[in-house]
Amino acid sequence: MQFVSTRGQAPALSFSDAVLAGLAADGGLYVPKSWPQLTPADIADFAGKPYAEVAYAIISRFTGDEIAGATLRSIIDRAYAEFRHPSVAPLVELEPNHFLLEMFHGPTLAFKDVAMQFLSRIMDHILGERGLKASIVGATSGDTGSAAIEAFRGRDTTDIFILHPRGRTSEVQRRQMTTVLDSNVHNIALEGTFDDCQDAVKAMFNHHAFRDHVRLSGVNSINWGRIVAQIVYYFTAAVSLGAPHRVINFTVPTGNFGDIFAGYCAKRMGLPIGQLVIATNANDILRRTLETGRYEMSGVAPTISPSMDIQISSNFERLLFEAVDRDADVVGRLMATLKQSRGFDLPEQALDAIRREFAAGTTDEAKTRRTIAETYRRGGYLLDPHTAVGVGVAREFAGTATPMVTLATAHPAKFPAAVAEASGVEPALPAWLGDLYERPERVTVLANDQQIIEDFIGSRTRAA
Ligand SMILES: Cc1ncc(COP(=O)(O)O)c(C=O)c1O
Ligand SMILES: N[C@@H](CCOP(=O)(O)O)C(=O)O
Repeated sequence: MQFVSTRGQAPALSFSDAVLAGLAADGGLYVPKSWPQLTPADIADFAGKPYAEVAYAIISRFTGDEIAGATLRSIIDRAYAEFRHPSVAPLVELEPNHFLLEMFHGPTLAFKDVAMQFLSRIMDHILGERGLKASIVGATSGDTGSAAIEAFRGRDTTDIFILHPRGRTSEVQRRQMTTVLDSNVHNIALEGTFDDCQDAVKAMFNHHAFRDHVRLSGVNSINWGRIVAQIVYYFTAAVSLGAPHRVINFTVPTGNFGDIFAGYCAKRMGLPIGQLVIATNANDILRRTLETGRYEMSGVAPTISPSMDIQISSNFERLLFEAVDRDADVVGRLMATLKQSRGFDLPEQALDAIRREFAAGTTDEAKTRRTIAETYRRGGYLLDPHTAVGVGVAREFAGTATPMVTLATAHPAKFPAAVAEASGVEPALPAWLGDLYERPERVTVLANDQQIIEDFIGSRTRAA
């Protein structure tokens, strides 16, 4: 299987090379050259199978014979053995025909663990085979960073550099990152927003001399290795609700568009998904885009769902590529316009194509708090604020004969202050994180200056 860049100017790569590259050399994102197809019989066969077995069946369609079957299976088995729930991502019925897909049973209590536990092991394997070391970079609004640090800590093949926006994560998220003291882990608190962190990471990838010198690789969902692992839970969830014999809808709390794009991939591979509903918080650029046809940046407001305080939704570029029938020149032009004028108009046919697959809604701050409070009052279920954004939107779309699954992307204990204020209940951290507030922290504060950031990474990496 080959992977092509959404901007068409970078060479097509194998799975392993695309995973190590992260971002394509032309600034685009890698997507598979064609979508592997599963028949209804293939999908039906997943019923009752362990998560790791389904993961192997899906992921191996992208790795082909590049990674030996037994090696891939062992990587996947080890990745999902880290989860505290035997189903990895269990379904819970919240109200009639509306289900939560709990994705927070991994080591750092957010859905990022599902992909990151796989990505760290597959990267370690690829680098080990080639006798290489790499510098891993990532931008985080809190969850990607903690999951990546936990997954890559102590690995000999990689040094990991995570940029978070100073003061804009929850305290639990920050401590989950800064209290990991392994020597290959480097936390950078950037004076800026998440978008500034993400811009800095993309600029490093586009600075080719630096990229090659430190052998840069990425762990954000720009990396295809993240998306491929996120496709799996759409299959497991849909199958346990009756797919392929039944259509299922999904609502996804959305920021960088990676999670919901994985749902789109599952649909392209043959899973009968009806609606894919984008749920945004007050930073609602994606809902506005679907409504107006114009992708327009307007500044980021801090919210109680900080991991979604984003306006440059990286993976929207992958969807755009599909929506313009894979015309990389059009994507390149639209992305250049975005950079120059902080917005672009979607071609009409692309907007129509997107509207056929996606719907969108927003849960603002007041409604997020109300959703947490009411859901707890009604049935005793404590939602984290990101999941509450999803549930708030899903309730506008649920209530048909088609089951609705809302992705529960984080555990409420990652956001105790916001959850306690809304519900009156302080969610407790699990035992293994019980002493998080007593652990010493290590973090470097850096100005939002590309040279300073690259100097810091260049001076600490073992890959140069
Ligand atoms: C808890 C949580 N929910 C939702 C999201 C949004 O997911 P995505 O960026 O894949 O759209 C994030 C961040 O990515 C998150 O950390
Ligand atoms: N919400 C994310 C932002 C980065 O998203 P990613 O999925 O592209 O890594 C976070 O928690 O850091």
